[in-house]
Amino acid sequence: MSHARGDRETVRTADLDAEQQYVSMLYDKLDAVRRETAQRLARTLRETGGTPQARTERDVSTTMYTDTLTQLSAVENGLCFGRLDLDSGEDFHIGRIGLFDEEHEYEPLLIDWRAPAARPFYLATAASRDGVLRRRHIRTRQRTVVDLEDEVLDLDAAHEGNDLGLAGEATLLAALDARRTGQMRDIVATIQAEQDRIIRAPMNGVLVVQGGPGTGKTAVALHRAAYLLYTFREQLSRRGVLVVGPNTTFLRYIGQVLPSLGETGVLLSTVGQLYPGIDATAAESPASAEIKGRLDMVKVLTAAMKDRQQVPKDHIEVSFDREALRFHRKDCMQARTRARRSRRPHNEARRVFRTEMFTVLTEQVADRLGRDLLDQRDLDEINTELRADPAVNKVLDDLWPQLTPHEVLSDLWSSPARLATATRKILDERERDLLSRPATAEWTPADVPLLDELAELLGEDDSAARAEQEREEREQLAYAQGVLHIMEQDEEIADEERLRVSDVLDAELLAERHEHRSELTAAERAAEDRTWTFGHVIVDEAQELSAMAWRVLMRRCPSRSMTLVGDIAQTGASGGAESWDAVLSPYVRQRWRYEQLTVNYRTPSEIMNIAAEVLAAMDTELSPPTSVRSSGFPPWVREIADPGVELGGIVSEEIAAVEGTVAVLVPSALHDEIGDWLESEVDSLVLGRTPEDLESSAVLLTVEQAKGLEFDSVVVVDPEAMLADSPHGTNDLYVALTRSTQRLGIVHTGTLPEALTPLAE
Ligand SMILES: Nc1ncnc2c1ncn2[C@@H]1O[C@H](COP(=O)(O)OP(=O)(O)OP(=O)(O)O)[C@@H](O)[C@H]1O
Repeated sequence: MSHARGDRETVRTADLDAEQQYVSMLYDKLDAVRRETAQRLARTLRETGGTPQARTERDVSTTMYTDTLTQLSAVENGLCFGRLDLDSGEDFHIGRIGLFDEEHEYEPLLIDWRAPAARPFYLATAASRDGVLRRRHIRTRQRTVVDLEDEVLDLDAAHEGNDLGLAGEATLLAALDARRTGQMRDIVATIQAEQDRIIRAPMNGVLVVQGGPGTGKTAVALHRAAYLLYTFREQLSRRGVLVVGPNTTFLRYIGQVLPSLGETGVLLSTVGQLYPGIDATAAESPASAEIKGRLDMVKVLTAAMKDRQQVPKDHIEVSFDREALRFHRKDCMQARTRARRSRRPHNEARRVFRTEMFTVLTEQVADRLGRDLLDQRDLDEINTELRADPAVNKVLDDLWPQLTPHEVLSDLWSSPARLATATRKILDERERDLLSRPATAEWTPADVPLLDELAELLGEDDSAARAEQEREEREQLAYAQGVLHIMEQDEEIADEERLRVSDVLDAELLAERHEHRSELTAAERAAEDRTWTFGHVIVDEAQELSAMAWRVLMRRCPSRSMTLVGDIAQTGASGGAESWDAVLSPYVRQRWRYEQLTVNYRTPSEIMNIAAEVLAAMDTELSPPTSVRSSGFPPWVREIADPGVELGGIVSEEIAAVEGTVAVLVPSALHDEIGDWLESEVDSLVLGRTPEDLESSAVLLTVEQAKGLEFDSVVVVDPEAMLADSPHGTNDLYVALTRSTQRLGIVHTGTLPEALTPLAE
């Protein structure tokens, strides 16, 4: 070992020791804050009685302390991950939360990564130092500092710098090389400059983030949610932040990122979950989903609603007061016209229709009794009697019924006659057949925007939902009282030792309580309320959304404070986006901002080279992102004669060769058949049926299911069939090839798609 090297190692050990001391001090501080918060919570829970206002305040404090405790435990891993040394001689540490020294004028001990002071940690480069002399990445395992990476930002470094301008390259590569687990991790310690600019972009207006596969769009979107909540907490905690993802498997995959950053108040939802009370997951053909996503559906639904506003062919007769009472076509038409002209939603205009009808019917009865003998009081009485008459009400309900979105849509799909009327001149016979289905069928994700649209057209009677909410609030109160009761019974509660025991009790009770509590956060309340409008909406895989789905999201965000991340080249849904402009111009015209991400952090260059050939085969101007690293594993191709016999062995071999997760990606048309072959032959492989299946080390998925996910190894089966599977077959193949972080294999029987032929040579 040379002398110089020996010196460096000594410095390094000394540095490690110094950082360890500092980091240990931060953990002590974290423990102290936790203890203090737990004690405050225990005290609040012990308080009883008081005025309603005092009780409300107590409730608010309980929520606050519980949330703080949740946040404090979320930041345990990687509490501190960086340090900046400035020209001024100052230095400070950066971490997941801010910690302060109360005894020394609240001097910062740890700067929250979202605070403006932390920004140079992500942005400073040798060429643009922003007062930074040295950036240090601190890697920890549990509470131990295991490694340091220093970047001295001087001009020499500017010349040597890596091509992609990466910050903390060694730390970044270590993070990227780590095995995947089926759960996405946060990237707070290694956010790169192009990502940071997007994360901290101004909140207002629509921001579109276009980026190829693996460029960190999802990661950026989630860190942006955390950043916005930190920076605009007042504003956003009231209205909440909505994050929309393509399916529940994806939501499970990303579900831990925000909690690990200490944020729990964000509503994660698929489009199929955006209508309160419904979790639409039933399958349907891409062709019918595409039709349901067309903008023309607004016309269809309006026609379906109008079709429920009937008038008799000639007249309807009922007996009232032992005489015949007639509902004449002309009168009904007039009442209907007036009701429609009120421009109110159907269920509200119904009142106009009924008022009109009761007026004419009252006249009819009055004429029969002798108009001249009656005064206004008599007329009012007749009107009241008519309103109470069941037979009269039955006719009026038939002519202009109170309707729910569920009824209208279910009747529309299940009645060929209704469907024909509502889609006349809009859909052809074949398209109608695609939509037709039994009334008992479950809702599909594409139905949800239509239900939402109908709710707008019909106007809602939300009294049932409100009653349910009040019931829940009463339950929560009863629950809280139960907790207080238990705490009161514990006479020694004030004792330090006992407090720790009761902390355990609290933890269990509060976890349960928190479930109820969280329903009271803005995000959870929003989930129960269809008309809720969010402070900010983030859409991931935004290219997949249909025109009808965009209408729902725009209704949920009238302020148009939105971040939309996606990749036009990965559009899989028929009816998904062909261009961002086409999606957005109906809502904001040209007033949206566009950012691009260009570096691929997931897919190694060996794989990306081949994926780039597939991208080139698409009719797009997009260029492939540049891979940050290579894996050393060239993609392999195997041609087989009989997949039923050979595929099991190949997949088993790959699973044995890989440390980490393996995904077998198949065309959806072949999913069941291949699933049958593999299920019996490959023990460790699960057929991805539920979101939890992602946690298994090997999983079989369609491309649609794999969207947004990543695995250590991917085996793509029958790429030619993938191309033929949908109108966006090339996009699907591109998505499939780019899911891997290390290894890629391709198994085929017939021809290989042209873009992949270089692999077979
Ligand atoms: N700055 C970073 N530091 C560490 N890891 C990163 C960074 N940026 C991205 N990654 C990792 O790269 C992978 C890809 O990121 P992500 O899934 O967000 O990409 P994406 O653009 O949404 O991809 P796709 O469009 O293919 O779904 C993830 O494992 C993510 O954690």
